[in-house]
Amino acid sequence: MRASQEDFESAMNQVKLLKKDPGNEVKLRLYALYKQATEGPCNMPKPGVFDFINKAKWDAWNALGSLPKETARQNYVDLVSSLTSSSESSTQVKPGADRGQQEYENLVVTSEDGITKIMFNRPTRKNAISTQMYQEIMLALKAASKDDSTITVVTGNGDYYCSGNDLANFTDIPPGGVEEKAKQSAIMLRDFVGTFIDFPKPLVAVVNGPAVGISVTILGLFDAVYASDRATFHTPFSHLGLSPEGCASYTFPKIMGPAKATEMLIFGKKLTAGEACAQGLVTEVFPDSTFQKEVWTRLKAYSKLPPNSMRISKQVIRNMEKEKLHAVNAEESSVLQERWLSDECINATMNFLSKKAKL
Ligand SMILES: CCCC/C=C/CC(=O)SCCNC(=O)CCNC(=O)[C@H](O)C(C)(C)COP(=O)(O)OP(=O)(O)OC[C@H]1O[C@@H](n2cnc3c(N)ncnc32)[C@H](O)[C@@H]1OP(=O)(O)O
Repeated sequence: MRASQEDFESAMNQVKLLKKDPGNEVKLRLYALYKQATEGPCNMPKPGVFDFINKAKWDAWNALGSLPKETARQNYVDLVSSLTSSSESSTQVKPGADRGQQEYENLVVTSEDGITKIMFNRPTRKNAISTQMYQEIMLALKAASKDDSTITVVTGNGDYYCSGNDLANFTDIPPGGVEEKAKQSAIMLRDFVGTFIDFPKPLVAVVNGPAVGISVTILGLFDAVYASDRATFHTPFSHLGLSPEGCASYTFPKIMGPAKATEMLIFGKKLTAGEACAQGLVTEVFPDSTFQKEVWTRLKAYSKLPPNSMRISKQVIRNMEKEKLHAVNAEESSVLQERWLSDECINATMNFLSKKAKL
């Protein structure tokens, strides 16, 4: 049944009453559908590249192309309905629920069968990690390190595992200017990677699709990496005028040998899941059609193993390396602080944001 004008107006009122901020992605989608439903296809001139907010709105509306007004109206009503029902009967487990509410805008965190699952949830941006999302991932990991689960899993929602750092992060320049931005980013990067280095329980990546940049490098700090055969592994640092992070400058040569690490980290060679497995970065590859079923069956079995034993084994395996990893992390973050101010990096970022280049 098609949504009536009355349904549409009721949905607009419901949006104003939402208890939880649905996040920028959803707000943009709502904006675009509203404009399409009321005015039809986008016919406004495109805002300038530095007019970020209006450009984001314009992009969202323009992306709807010639979607008919009635379909946009229906999609708007459906989206609002999904938001109201998810805020009423959310299956999302807030990790800090018993220590004060913790809510995430860019993650879905659930805890079940002894497993805490942290799912990247910005599928329309291919799960690119925004500044806020870095903070949320750190919070979710800290909560998971203290909860009752035995294993923690990181995965992605949608067709991508994660497209790495959100390149728009560098457009939000503080009053101190670009130098201050680079300094803040280096501190955040060091804290973010440090949280993975110090994570005390078995940490497993369930790589459901392509992985890019920092989402690949930190895999070297996971205890197991299961990948769909649709996944790819890509660290295009040189293409972006960058240098490695996530301790990959240390873990990758150790895992796959210096020559293979060079191909990935310097030349930006994209690996298939099979290649990444052959090089030791991935534990096992599964056909995409049975990936979720096979992996979760296995993880549920592992989660029943004695938790203290698993935690202590991880300490024995990893603790000797911790100091080294923190030193590598500090060095990589400091080198990147310089790289972010380089012409090579600024040009590559501007090219991506103005849509001249895609990897
Ligand atoms: C502060 C700590 C910093 C730590 C540093 C980390 C370094 C890295 O992580 S380097 C890697 C950075 N990532 C990239 O360079 C990936 C950029 N994205 C792409 O090349 C492509 O989007 C893609 C190959 C991942 C996917 O291409 P596809 O054609 O399938 O989809 P799109 O239409 O491009 O994507 C949909 C939508 O999402 C936006 N988007 C995707 N990835 C990012 C990203 N990393 N940053 C910002 N935005 C991203 C993309 O622009 C699209 O937006 P529009 O719908 O508005 O066009």
